[in-house]
Amino acid sequence: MDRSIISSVATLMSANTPLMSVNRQPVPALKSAVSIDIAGGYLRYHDSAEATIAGLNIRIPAGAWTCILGRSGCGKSSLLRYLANLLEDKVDWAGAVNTQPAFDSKDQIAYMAQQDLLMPWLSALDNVMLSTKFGVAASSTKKTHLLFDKAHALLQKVGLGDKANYLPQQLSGGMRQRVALARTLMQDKPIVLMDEPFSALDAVTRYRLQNLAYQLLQDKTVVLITHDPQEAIRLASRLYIMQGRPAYAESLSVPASVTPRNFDAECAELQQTIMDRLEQDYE
Ligand SMILES: Nc1ncnc2c1ncn2[C@@H]1O[C@H](COP(=O)(O)OP(=O)(O)OP(=O)(O)O)[C@@H](O)[C@H]1O
Repeated sequence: MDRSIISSVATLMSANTPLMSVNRQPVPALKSAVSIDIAGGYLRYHDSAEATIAGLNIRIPAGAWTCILGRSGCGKSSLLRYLANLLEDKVDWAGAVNTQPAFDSKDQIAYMAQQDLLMPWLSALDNVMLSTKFGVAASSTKKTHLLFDKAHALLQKVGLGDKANYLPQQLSGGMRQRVALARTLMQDKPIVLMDEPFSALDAVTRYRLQNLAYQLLQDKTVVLITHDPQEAIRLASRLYIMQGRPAYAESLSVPASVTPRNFDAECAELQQTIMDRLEQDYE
């Protein structure tokens, strides 16, 4: 993958760019879904003597959900942030990252960080619309209205239609996470990288938003990091556990049933296997 691939939102966040001053033309989305193959991945932070990741082989199929589990601190977020091109000046990386089809746009990845990264001075609605502010010409009033409607509809779908004008500080942690999810869904990118997107939600909201995200991200290539084996089993077409020090990835077979899965005996068995693997990694 071209190392210049970048998360537009995360980059804009760090750049702190004023909302209305940028008038870039949108980068055309890729026509087909993208697969990502990582072979022999190695990652070491510049300020660390030890590698965080080594010998990592992961195949991320196009247009499907790949879920990654692993003990806290094993390097899951580091991998995702590296793929989102957010660690370029902080780590040494070795290993091949190939996408199919190959692409070199900076603007094909949506990244939802572990922290919600909402702009504190923008309303929930403006946060959801944030990425679009950089792609729509100021004169395109009709398109702006369509995007506004879409953002509103997404806020409604995540259960926050009545909170569109609230600032992040007026929302609970779970509500902020839902705004961040709506913002990710708003972006319509072929690759979606999500780091524990449902972690702050109660069980029912989590279940509903998993279904919503699944439905709205049909045909996208999704990588989901989670600490919840059940969530991974529900959603994964491919499932990996990162383990060891430095971490590598082990692929586990998932049931043949249709995702999002209803939990059955096979899922329960896989959950036990995952728990055993995770527990072993703490020893
Ligand atoms: N900027 C940094 N500089 C040096 N080391 C870092 C940096 N960021 C993270 N690390 C280290 O890299 C390792 C992996 O961290 P990472 O956040 O990727 O883990 P994780 O698997 O996502 O954990 P969690 O599940 O708790 O979110 C940890 O040991 C962490 O201390």
